[in-house]
Amino acid sequence: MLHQKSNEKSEQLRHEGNKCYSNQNFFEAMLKYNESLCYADPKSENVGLAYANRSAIYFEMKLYDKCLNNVDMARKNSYPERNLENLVKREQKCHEMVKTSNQKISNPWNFFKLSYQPNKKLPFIVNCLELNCNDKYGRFVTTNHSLKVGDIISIEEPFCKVLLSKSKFRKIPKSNIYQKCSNCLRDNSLDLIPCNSCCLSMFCSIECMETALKRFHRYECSIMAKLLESGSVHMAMRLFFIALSKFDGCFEKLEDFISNENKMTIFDCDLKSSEREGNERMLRSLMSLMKSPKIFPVTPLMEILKNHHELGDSSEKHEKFIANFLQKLRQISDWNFHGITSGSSKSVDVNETKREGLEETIGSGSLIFCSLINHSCANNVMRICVEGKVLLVVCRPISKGSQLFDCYKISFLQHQKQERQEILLKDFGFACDCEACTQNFPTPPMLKFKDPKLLKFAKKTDDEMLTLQHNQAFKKFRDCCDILEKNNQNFPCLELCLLLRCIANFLFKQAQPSVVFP
Ligand SMILES: C[S@@+](CC[C@H](N)C(=O)[O-])C[C@H]1O[C@@H](n2cnc3c(N)ncnc32)[C@H](O)[C@@H]1O
Repeated sequence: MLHQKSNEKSEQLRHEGNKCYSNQNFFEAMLKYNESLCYADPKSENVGLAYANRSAIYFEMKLYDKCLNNVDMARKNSYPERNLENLVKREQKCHEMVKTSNQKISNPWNFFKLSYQPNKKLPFIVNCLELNCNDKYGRFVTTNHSLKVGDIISIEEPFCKVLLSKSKFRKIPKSNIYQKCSNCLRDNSLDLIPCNSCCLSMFCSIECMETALKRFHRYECSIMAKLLESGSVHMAMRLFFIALSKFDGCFEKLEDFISNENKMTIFDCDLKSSEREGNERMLRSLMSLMKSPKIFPVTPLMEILKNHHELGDSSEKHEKFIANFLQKLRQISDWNFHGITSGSSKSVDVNETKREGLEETIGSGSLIFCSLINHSCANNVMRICVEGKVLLVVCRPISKGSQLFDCYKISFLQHQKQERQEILLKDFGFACDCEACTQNFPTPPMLKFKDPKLLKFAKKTDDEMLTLQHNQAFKKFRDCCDILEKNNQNFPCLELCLLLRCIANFLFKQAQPSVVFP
């Protein structure tokens, strides 16, 4: 079988890794060792050997804590006595180096924090945000005090995240499986542990592995290859498995729960209440998100379930309910899943200073809070991803009582009005009448500047933002935020739109993986 544990394949991958290591190509070597770990029989010496080889890379990169951790993992996982001498030497050298080295992996959460007091029940959003509803927008989110450019107003952990198996990074056409945690999507400097049963999932910690097993991996493990091939279908299947595991695999209980149409939103949840109750309310809030009217074929999903070794029989018995439920989940995914992006853990061309070349979509996630925010082609909040979480940052001043507007990827900065209107109507079912559409904002080639001095500053900052040292970049970021705040009456003009890009680039840079491999 193609994706089964195989010591032969594990050895072959380790040898390939060794070749990359000799060429100092540490990134490729790490991926090969990780893949080798995934294919190794969990009790074999191949596991210990792969950890030991990873420790050599961390040693070269002066990441001594990680090196020691991998030496320890090698020892605990059948590392052969015959090679122990080398490992012990490395361990000793490492202990000596730790004393003198002050290399620390930087923590992005030192920078990314909520700008105001958190909501008592939903500690991941600030307490000034409120939910409202009207005929035109359906539900929408407003603020009860004014918000400034640069404010961080939510740090949302998606209810469910799915890793895209193929990396779409144009420079590194590699699988994501061996470089990201299948549960939280962090890269953890490639220090990942393999699933004990399948060869297609790795985790950044025992906790993530246990969470994944409890929530979805117990059902996904044996069908991982099919799920990874299935693309967007995987998102609906993941939600299905999460829902089923909440009822310990009991289809009758899940059916009962779903048939009770009790609509609620994330604002009805208390994330500090008991875990079970919180989870069920979260699931209800997810089920109450708007659904796209599209009808999706669910036969391929049903086929996957019918052939499932544990769920096959029950799936046939509950066929009608499951087909309806999966249809609903696909419709919810269609409108409410958001892309999760990341910078690369491999160093890229030093001449690459444009963000488009540095960022990729690594997965998608369901955001129960962000999904309540409506669209504007001239949005006042922007989404950025930090280690698999999604943050909302204010990018234009928002006055007390006003609505938050996200951009569903169709901004006046990239698309002409007619094109935006067509896409929004087709994909999201509404005729957009945002300020950019009603006032016919010009798109960039037609954008004029208002203040030549500010334009000069904006152009210079735009050129250098991705390459500046942190302190200088942070100062420029604050300047950009202040200028956007004070000159909003001139929006849109060329200099302010350039400054918007500068703040997005600064935030993106702060969210980059802290360790990059050569
Ligand atoms: C992700 S949901 C946003 C929250 C939604 N209003 C709700 O009640 O759940 C997307 C849907 O909201 C509505 N929507 C979003 N932006 C809108 C806008 N600018 N004008 C009118 N409706 C909008 C559309 O029905 C769209 O399909």
